[in-house]
Amino acid sequence: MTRAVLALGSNLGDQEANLRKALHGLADHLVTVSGSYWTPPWGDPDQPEYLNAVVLVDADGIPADGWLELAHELEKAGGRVRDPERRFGPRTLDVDVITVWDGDDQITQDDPVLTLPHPRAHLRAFVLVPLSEIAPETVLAGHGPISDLLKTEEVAADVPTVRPGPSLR
Ligand SMILES: Nc1ncnc2c1ncn2[C@@H]1O[C@H](COP(=O)(O)OP(=O)(O)OP(=O)(O)O)[C@@H](O)[C@H]1O
Ligand SMILES: Nc1nc2c(c(=O)[nH]1)N=C(CO)CN2
Repeated sequence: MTRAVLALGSNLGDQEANLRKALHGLADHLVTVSGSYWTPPWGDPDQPEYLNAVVLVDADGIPADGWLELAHELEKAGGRVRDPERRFGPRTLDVDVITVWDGDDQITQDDPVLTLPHPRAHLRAFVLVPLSEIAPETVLAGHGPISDLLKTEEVAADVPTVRPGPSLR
C-alpha cells in the first residue's frame, strides 16, 4: 500500500468548516486525520491565525501529480482566491502535497510545478507538529526525520505557538 501526506490550512471564513469540507472531498482516500491546530501565520505575519491539520491518504493508483490536481480542485471548491501580490497571504483553504511514496520509496523531485517533498514543509511547525501526531516515524527525504526537524532552531521556536484546535474526526 502506498501513501501520501497532505497539509490543510485555512485562515479566512469558517476555518473549521473549510477543513471539514476538504476532508469530505478526500473521504475516499483518508487513512489518518490529525487533530487540528491553531497556528500563527508563517511567512507573512499580518493576517489571522490559521487552523491547520495533516492527513495521511492511500495513494494506490494515484500518481503524484494527481494529488496536486486534487489539492487545487479542493482549494477552488473551498473558495480560495489567489492574490499574485501576496506570496504567503490569507486564504479560505490551502492544500499542500507534503510527500508521496511510490511503494516503499519516497518520491523526490525538483519540479517547480510539484516539488517533493514540499520545499518548505521541513521549516514549518504547522506541518511537522500534526504530522508527528499521526506519523511520528516520517522522514522527509533530503531533510531528515521529522523528530529531528522539530528540534531545529527555527522550527523549535514555533512549536510552543502551535495549539490544539477542534477535533475534525
Ligand atoms: N509540494 C507541493 N504542494 C503544493 N504545491 C506545490 C508543491 N510544489 C510546487 N507547488 C506549486 O506551488 C504553486 C503555488 O502553490 P500555492 O499557491 O499553494 O503556494 P502557497 O500555499 O502560497 O505557498 P506554499 O507552497 O509555501 O505553502 C502551485 O501552483 C504548485 O504548482
Ligand atoms: N500557520 C500557517 N501559516 C501559513 C500557512 C498555513 O497553512 N499555516 N500557509 C501559508 C501558505 O503558504 C502561509 N503561512
